[in-house]
Amino acid sequence: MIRIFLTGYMGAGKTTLGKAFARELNIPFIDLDWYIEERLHKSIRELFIERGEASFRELERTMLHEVAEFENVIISTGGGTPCFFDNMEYMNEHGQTVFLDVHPDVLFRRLRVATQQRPILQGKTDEELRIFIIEALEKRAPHYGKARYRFDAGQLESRRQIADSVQQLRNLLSI
Ligand SMILES: Nc1ncnc2c1ncn2[C@@H]1O[C@H](COP(=O)(O)OP(=O)(O)O)[C@@H](O)[C@H]1O
Ligand SMILES: O=C(O)C1=C[C@@H](OP(=O)(O)O)[C@@H](O)[C@H](O)C1
Ligand SMILES: [Mg+2]
Repeated sequence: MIRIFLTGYMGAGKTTLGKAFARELNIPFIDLDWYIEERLHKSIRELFIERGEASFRELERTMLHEVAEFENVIISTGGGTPCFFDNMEYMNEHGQTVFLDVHPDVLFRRLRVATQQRPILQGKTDEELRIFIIEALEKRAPHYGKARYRFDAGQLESRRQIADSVQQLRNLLSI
């Protein structure tokens, strides 16, 4: 039975790689953010604004427990998922966990054009964003470091690179 959790910072490629990986293995793909949006009929952005972050994290944990029951799935988590409650331990108990490790410069390049749908990054100037990413990575590193596998997801900028990364991920996980 395959149950893989992809973790890592915003822009690390959890959604992109997870979707391609699931397609390659011909099994369902679950993106935790999309799952929450469908269940609540609201965007992550709206949920953050309406409930505040603390309440969003409670909801995220509940939904994580739900998707962690599914069998034969690739699950992409949100960037913050491993960093709250015992979520990382929970994922390690329920499946294989992968930390998508990406250099802050690459994350900055990817995220500066994609801050709109990410409430935590909204309204930041380039310089603020660059510093924010570096500081957040330092804070979150101990959580991401608990993942069973580490994968370099620095090359996801073309279809070719995504396909190559999928094969490398297969090799790493021996599936
Ligand atoms: N289809 C694509 N082709 C090329 N690059 C992409 C594609 N999709 C995403 N990317 C790149 O990968 C980055 C990671 O996006 P995403 O998968 O949403 O990360 P995460 O889910 O970890 O936040 C994007 O910001 C973009 O730079
Ligand atoms: O890092 C975070 O705290 C968050 C990451 C987002 O997911 P992505 O990592 O897929 O962007 C989403 O869950 C929410 O905006 C909070
Ligand atoms: Mg995502």
